[in-house]
Amino acid sequence: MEQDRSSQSRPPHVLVFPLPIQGHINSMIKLAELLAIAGFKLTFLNSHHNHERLVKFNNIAAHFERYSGFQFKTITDGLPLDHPRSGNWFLDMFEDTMEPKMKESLREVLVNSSPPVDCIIGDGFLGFALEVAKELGIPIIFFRTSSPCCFWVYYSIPDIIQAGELPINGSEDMDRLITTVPGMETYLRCRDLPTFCRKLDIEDSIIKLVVKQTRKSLQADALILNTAEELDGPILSQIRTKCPRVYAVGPLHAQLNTRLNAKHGESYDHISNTLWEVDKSCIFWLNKQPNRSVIYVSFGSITSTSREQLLELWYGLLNSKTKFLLLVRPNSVIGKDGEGEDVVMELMERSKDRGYIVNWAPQEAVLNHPAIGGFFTHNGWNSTLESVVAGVPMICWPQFADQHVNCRVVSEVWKIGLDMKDVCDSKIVEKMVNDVMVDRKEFAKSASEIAKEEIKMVQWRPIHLKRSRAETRARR
Ligand SMILES: O=c1ccn([C@@H]2O[C@H](COP(=O)(O)OP(=O)(O)O[C@H]3O[C@H](CO)[C@@H](O)[C@H](O)[C@H]3O)[C@@H](O)[C@H]2O)c(=O)[nH]1
Ligand SMILES: C[C@H]1CC[C@@H]2C(C(=O)O)=CO[C@@H](O)[C@@H]21
Repeated sequence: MEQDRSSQSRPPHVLVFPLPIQGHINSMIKLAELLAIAGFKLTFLNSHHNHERLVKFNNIAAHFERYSGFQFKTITDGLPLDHPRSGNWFLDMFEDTMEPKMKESLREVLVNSSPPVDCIIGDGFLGFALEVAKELGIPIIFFRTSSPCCFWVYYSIPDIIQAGELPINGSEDMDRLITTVPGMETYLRCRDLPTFCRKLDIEDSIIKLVVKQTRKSLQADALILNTAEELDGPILSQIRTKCPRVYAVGPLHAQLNTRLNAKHGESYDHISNTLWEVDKSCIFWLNKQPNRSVIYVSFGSITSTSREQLLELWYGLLNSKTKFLLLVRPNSVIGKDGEGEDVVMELMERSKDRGYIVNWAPQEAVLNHPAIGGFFTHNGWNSTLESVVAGVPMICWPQFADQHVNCRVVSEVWKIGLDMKDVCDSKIVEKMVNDVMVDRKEFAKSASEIAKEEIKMVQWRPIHLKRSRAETRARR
């Protein structure tokens, strides 16, 4: 049932549809804004739950009013409204509960769309969008928001299994090299594979799901990835051996900042597209700190820590010679009967002289603040790119999905960070923080070199939270 899609007299209508998770919404909404600036008509299809939060905490709808052809539409994510959507909820709920309802709702939106949708840009993890697009005769581009290196590892999992390189045989086996992922033969170890590959059961449903979605991504009319040729060229070439229509369109946050700064200059009030209320007070705290004296510690929008892990991290930070800005999301510390929240209150009180703790930070502005000298990160792909573009060296503490592979690339290929995977010990935290912040290990130079040289095609300028002109001049 094809609709009349003749778009001679109107701008093409693109529907952008992210997975209902912060890290995916982030880059997809940036892509949508870039397309709106380029004159496309845009529908951004979000879950009811996430759209409500974007509006409540960041007034997102008001920001997009400036683009006459931009509209938000919302559908269910398939979960009951009162579902907490925190912890490890996503992969367990996806196939049986979320996918069927989202698929039906997507179909309904497309059938009733006026003007008709000319092209779908779907999240590469939402493989069902391909079937809906085919049924309705609409071209579809998949956008995989995680890293190209991990995409390539996911793609290669059946070959790794076939070659007998999986399963992993216990902890002594973790440093064995995996030789069946083309282009990564010299540096990818068992330890660097996504954590679900650590299961002994290679028939595991999560492994199957991730491989299925990845292979499906290559059946779309094109695949786009949030990276630059200069950054990920060798891996992109490998992916193109399976599908030639693979495009590097990023780093999207840098592309968008370039265009917005060119248009609005420093008077531009940078929009936050996050699901939590941003605490800008940390910028005022950073303004009082010397250049490159603070380490920023944040593990993204999904990762939780146990009370014990948080304490190890905190003691390590406290014993290092460095000040810290620590992000602890609400309800992200796992502990019995409110123990998690109690420990955060206690740490806030005890950190006063050495650090600052917030629930949610304006991360891009933080990473570009002159007081920041390092980023202690979980290596979510957005955070990794934001750190690279800002020229900030990393301490990598990956938790799941693409983060382990990203950590390996950051530390071993780009050499702009230290790898702390599988460890959470205050002494090691202390040493790594001192290495990066006090002794300024050699790679700190590489981080800014990569930012300036490797991705030089991005005419990127740092974003600022609104400051008075005099204040901005004084800081130069
Ligand atoms: O206080 C904060 C903390 C984070 N962010 C932003 O939130 C995003 C977080 O994204 P990311 O670093 O990619 O981490 P996750 O939220 O964990 O993202 C999920 O989605 C990513 C993209 O697919 C994957 O790479 C990750 O592994 C996966 O966990 C970034 O843009 C940050 O700038 C803020 O604005 N303020
Ligand atoms: C919940 C995670 C499963 C895979 C998705 C992903 C990806 O590689 O596409 C990365 O991180 C996540 O948010 C998703």
